[in-house]
Amino acid sequence: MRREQEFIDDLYVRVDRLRGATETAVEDALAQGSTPMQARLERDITVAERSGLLAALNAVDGSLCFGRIDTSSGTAHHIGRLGLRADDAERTPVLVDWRAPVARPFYLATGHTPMGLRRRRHIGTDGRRVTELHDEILDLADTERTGHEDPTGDAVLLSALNSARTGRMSDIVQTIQADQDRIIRAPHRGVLVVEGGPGTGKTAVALHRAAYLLYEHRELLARRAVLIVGPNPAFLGYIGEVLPALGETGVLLATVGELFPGVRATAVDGPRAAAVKGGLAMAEALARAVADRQALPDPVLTIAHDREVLLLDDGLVRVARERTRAAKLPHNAAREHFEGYILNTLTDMVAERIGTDPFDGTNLLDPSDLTQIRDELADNPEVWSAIDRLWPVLTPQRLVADFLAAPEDHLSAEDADAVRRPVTRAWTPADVPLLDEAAELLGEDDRVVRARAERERAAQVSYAQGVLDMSYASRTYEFEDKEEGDPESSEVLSAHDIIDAERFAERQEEDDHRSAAERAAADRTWAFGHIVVDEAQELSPMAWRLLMRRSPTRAMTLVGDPAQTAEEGGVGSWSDILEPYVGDRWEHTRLGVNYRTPAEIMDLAAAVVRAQDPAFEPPESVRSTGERPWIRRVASGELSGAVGKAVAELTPSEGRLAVIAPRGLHRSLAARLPGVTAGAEPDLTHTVVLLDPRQAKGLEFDAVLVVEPGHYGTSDLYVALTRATQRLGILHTGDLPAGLSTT
Ligand SMILES: Nc1ncnc2c1ncn2[C@@H]1O[C@H](COP(=O)(O)OP(=O)(O)OP(=O)(O)O)[C@@H](O)[C@H]1O
Repeated sequence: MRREQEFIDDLYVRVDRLRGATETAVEDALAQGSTPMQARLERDITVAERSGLLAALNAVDGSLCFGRIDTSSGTAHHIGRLGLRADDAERTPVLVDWRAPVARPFYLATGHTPMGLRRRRHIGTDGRRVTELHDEILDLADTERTGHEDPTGDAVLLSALNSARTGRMSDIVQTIQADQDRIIRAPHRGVLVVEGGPGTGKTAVALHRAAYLLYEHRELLARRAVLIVGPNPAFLGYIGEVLPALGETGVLLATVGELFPGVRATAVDGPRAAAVKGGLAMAEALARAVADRQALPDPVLTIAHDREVLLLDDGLVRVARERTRAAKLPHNAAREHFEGYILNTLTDMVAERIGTDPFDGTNLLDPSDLTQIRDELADNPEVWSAIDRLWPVLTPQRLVADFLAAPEDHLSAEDADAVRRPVTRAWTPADVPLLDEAAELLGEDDRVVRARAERERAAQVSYAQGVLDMSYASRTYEFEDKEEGDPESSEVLSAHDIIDAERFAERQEEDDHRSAAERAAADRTWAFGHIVVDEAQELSPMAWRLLMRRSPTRAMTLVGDPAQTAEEGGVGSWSDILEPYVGDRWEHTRLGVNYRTPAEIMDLAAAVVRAQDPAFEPPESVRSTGERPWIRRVASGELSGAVGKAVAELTPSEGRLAVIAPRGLHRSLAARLPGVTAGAEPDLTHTVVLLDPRQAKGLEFDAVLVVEPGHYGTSDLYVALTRATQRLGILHTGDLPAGLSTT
């Protein structure tokens, strides 16, 4: 113990020194103030890199080193949350990053396959103080004993599983199990599906896999960023501290509803509307809605031009439309072609009228006359309003809002009734994949993009010019008595000539120091380096289309549990989802041990699913507590009071309690539970949290009280029953659902 403490003290001396040097480097760089452009760029890069290192050092402070392996050949390695090297010429490793290959036996070695290890040591710390050691002897021929032997080898794991919950998920880097480690370190390319029942560590594994990939493919993933998709904001808040605690910040956490920049989905759909919006048929329906906006005159459009009237009939427009469509461009991108065809058609009409020789019918106009006619037509606002009616430039928001306001043209009457809504209503998460689909169908009119880029550039140039003028002005007073042509005066000007305004503007573009994750969040067409999807069973086919667009290389990790599918539009089977994108080229792997729910609670939850599916096999719980969950029936007028009493009974002295109840009861229950947190995004760090079963997805608590289980569907109930790490109580007024009643 003393020697480990000395080692750890030494580590912190190094870390503190490193931190001090890094802080000084950042301060020095920032103190450079307004330096020449190149130096400023370098300064900003230094600041960004060093700040990242500083954040990582601060994040791991207090839990830097957690393990040690001793090999049969006599070497030893300490394992930690990040790697540290000595200052010597060889840069000797002092602490090995848990993700490095050298650290792997720490997670995989067994007495059966010791992987060259003699001993594995878990080091428990409280801040910088070593509090406990747990040794596993892996080489049975080794007779040396330390007095810290852990005969079963699972004391550290069990203590982690039994510890009080905080409302925030913590990392499992000290106790990653062998089957989890294999998934975490699986190759980055391709689609990996990780399936497993409640509490099998799917979320934990997914997050550690992201950290591993960022370590292993740092260069690629720092540039392209990693996206982690979760089912709702509360869940993202729950898992949000795991990666920073592992020193990784270059990750974007988002729900699908947050993946259309500029749109906030604040409304909610009913289950039926969400299911219809999530169905693949929506892609075709939206494509038809776009085609419908490429209109034909009914029967003619009149355009007043040059004291004449031009008639655009449906035959002429149909030809222009077919030719435009033949280019197979998205709607807005194709508009330029359509404009060209219409202008040509109108030019021909005018030319024929004014240029035809009345005697022999030949056209007397030369090409320059035709150009002039075309230019005059292009100056006529009536021509443009006709084009706008026939091929309007559309935004995704406009298209989807119009579509949902009158869906009957493209959906069955039943589906249309389910999704119809006023144009002005706020967006829902299920609308976001529709907006994304619409953006793909519409594309962008390149000219608009080019013009916008040009405008931005012009603005930057004029800003830069302004800056230069100001700095010039601020200097000229020293030289104001200099004559033009004076050598000193030209020296001043030459200083400004080094960078002209345009180059200054370019520098500013390069100067975009947002992290890749920040830039990705603002860019709908960003291609992520890797995408991790948690609760992947919940995503609709339309949501998959959106995500696949963000992952052209198909480097993805999908974790989920079909038995916990709540959304009507959710997954049927993994192959159904993946087949259109990767055929059968995807890997499937399972996690079968439940680390969260004790056996007593799991037995009860499994009985609920078995009542529907007798062949159902739940994951095996790694521990049992000896405490059976309880079920109590109360009279309906006494439910709130009974909940109050049960909360008092179940609230842990340390840790968290969730009351999971149907939404309709929340108001009355919240009134009876002082200090409870509830609502759309409840603060999970509160001691008592009131949730509906959908909100409970993916979360965990020391104790859970399930209210009115008969009101939930099977999968929602299964989720609710499997959230507790220690104790479960159930209160009901009516009949119990099948499965619960028989236990
Ligand atoms: N190797 C491990 N060491 C310590 N704790 C672990 C380990 N694996 C999983 N856990 C813990 O088990 C609990 C359940 O893990 P997690 O939430 O990742 O499971 P899940 O499979 O995503 O569950 P669900 O499907 O119910 O959301 C968490 O508290 C997690 O920290």
